[in-house]
Amino acid sequence: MSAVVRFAPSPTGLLHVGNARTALLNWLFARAAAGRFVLRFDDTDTGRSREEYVTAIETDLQWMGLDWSQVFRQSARLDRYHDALARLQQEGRVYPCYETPEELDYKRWRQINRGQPPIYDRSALRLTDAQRRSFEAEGRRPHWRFLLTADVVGWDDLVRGPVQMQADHMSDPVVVRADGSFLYLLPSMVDDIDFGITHVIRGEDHVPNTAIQVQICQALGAAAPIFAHLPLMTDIAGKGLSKRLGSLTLRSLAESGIEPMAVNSYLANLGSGEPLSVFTSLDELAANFDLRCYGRGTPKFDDAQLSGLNQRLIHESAYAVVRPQLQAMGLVHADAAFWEAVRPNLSRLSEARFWHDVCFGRIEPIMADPAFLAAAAALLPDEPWNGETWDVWTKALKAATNRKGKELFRPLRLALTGVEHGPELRALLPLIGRQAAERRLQGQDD
Ligand SMILES: Nc1ncnc2c1ncn2[C@@H]1O[C@H](COP(=O)(O)OP(=O)(O)OP(=O)(O)O)[C@@H](O)[C@H]1O
Repeated sequence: MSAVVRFAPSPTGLLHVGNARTALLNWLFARAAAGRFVLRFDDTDTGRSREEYVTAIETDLQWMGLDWSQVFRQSARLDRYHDALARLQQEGRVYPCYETPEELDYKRWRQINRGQPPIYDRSALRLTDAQRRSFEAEGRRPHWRFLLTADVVGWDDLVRGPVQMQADHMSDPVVVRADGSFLYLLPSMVDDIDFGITHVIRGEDHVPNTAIQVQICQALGAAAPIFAHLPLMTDIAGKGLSKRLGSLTLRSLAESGIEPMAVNSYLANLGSGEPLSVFTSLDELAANFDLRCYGRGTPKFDDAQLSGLNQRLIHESAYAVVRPQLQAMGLVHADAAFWEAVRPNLSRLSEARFWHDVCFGRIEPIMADPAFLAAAAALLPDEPWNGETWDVWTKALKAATNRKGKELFRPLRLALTGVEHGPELRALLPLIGRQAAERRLQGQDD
């Protein structure tokens, strides 16, 4: 049996880094097991779900490099959920309830005041047919609860280890609202059964649902999948994330110029107990993936750590790896020599554009000391230039002007690049070329 997993976001906002981590770990699990990754949109909440977020979530997952063997929406599968509901109705595993929200609140309040746990008292099970008819005649529509059996529900969680929950300590959950709409529990389980999901890997916000879903699964005559509940990721201060509140979106990371493989390396590393390292492809990550490494501690998203990793990724990327991106940025002269010269100074790939202008375009030279720069221009060696040219030139300049150190190099850097800091001038000078260097030393480049 090969593994089939799913990632099931509601299209209610942009993916945040916590959602992205859950999606990534599902994908890696499937890839490592030569299995399949299914994408499901939990869009039955028509008030909150939006089409634009379906597209945005797909785009963001693709940006990470994740792909899926199937994609579907719950809104297209209502018939299947009604079939399952009818089966549970026939078998008496769901029952109609007529309490209003206020009546339920009052019951809970009374139980709490008496020191009792606020568990639904199942009074709807004791209604006579006449009482039900009279509620219906009043215009009340029933909501439906799933009848839990009093067993201990247990599962071997791939992250949490053995989990046991006492079902009689829980309220029978509402599976269908009075307006006929489905809550999360039943459709999700029907989908998992129909799509042959073998492993449900999701956030630990779903742990209480799992005990119920195991029983729903049994009631529908299917074997429960294997479960893994990952701790929920927070921001650095420990605050929770929510798609609806637009927290720490993947989109904002992409827009700030972070590389997808830096995000993937970081999210896969968090909570794994492994030292932070850079992976250049998802396949490389999958080859090292083991879900059992992930602990139960809260993973906290640290922007500074991610930025550091992004920088490492760029510094370690060979020219062949970044070449397509440099080309897509329109950096037509960005060859291997250019990449070798600039990469140690980049923290974002987008910064390569600036150095491309320095090497092959126009800049605004800063003329810190025009007389010295004129002397420097006069001593520029003849072409062809290579990695030695800088040393030959500055040695001659040092002898001619008696300058050394910062006094010698700073005005050259400011005139040749227009900025205080940057890659080694030894590597940049041959790329800039004699003509542009001379122009800049004379303050004429822009
Ligand atoms: N902070 C988080 N860290 C890790 N996984 C998360 C986090 N929040 C949600 N998830 C997981 O992401 C998947 C999609 O969940 P869902 O669409 O409900 O996200 P959400 O951020 O809770 O959204 P919303 O704010 O709209 O309720 C689920 O598997 C859920 O467990």
